[in-house]
Amino acid sequence: MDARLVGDEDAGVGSPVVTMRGVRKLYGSVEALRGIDLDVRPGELLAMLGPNGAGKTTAINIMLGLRRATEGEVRLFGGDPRDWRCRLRVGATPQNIGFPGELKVREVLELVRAHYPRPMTAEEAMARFGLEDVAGRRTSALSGGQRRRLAVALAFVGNPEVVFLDEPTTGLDVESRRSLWDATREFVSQGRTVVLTTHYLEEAEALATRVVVINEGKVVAEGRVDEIKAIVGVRRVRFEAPSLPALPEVVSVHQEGCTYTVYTKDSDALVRALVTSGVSFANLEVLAVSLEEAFIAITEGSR
Ligand SMILES: Nc1ncnc2c1ncn2[C@@H]1O[C@H](COP(=O)(O)OP(=O)(O)OP(=O)(O)O)[C@@H](O)[C@H]1O
Repeated sequence: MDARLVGDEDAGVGSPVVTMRGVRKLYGSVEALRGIDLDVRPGELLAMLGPNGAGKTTAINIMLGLRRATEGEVRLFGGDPRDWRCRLRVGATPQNIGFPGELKVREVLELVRAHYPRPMTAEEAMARFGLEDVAGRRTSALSGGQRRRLAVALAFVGNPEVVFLDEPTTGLDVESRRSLWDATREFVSQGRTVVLTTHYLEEAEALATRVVVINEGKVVAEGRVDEIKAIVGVRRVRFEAPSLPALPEVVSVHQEGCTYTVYTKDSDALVRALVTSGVSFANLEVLAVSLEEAFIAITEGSR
């Protein structure tokens, strides 16, 4: 099945956690969101995938009531996202991770958990996110990775119904990323909901039950991860050759002298065809590409 272009016809079982209809956001003359229609359904792990500047953070901030839409309708649990009763059902990573520097890690967690009706203990949050060793450390003395882990722990410590994570694993080492993924999966396995933004298809693949792809302020595709991979899962194949033979699954091609760079959605098929073409090629390289590079290749290819 192909990923659908989004109209979001089936809202799934239960009332949506978030509903966005025709949401536009202007920052002065910059149109960050150009008419977003989106439902977040209860119990799903929705990944918002998109390149730099696509509008992911803006969309999340509007869902959270931290920013106002210029136009359109936004509902969180059927109400106004700025209503404090909605906010008590939500956890989120703080935006710019500016913690009060004089407070210790445990104190920040205690402060945030105190707002929620059924929070986890600060100890439990620290154990889950690998913060026990720095429990008594002032936040101003944390490393970048520790600050990010604290930010994510703060999203979960209130034991809310839905958690919003804005690029939660950027800058984390492999082990921290894994433990964050585990905690997120466990949370969703209890029937709760997560919305996360990411640049990494790999992260969406590890976690998401559904993906929406945002580009230039619009939802350009939505579906399961395998469906989305078929759209944006591009690889780069580079080689030197006297000429370019006919190759399958080509998204776009660049030539510099006798070096060809070919973007493809199926590098295995492409390399097999290259080998059997009889063209004498050299210095073959196959590389995964960033989402940004994939979007550029796809956009060029469609021209
Ligand atoms: N406060 C602001 N004032 C002016 N323009 C802004 C502001 N915040 C975001 N923008 C612009 O709005 C667009 C969308 O930005 P946004 O941060 O939502 O994208 P993003 O998908 O989260 O990007 P990234 O992955 O790089 O974080 C970008 O062009 C950005 O420069």
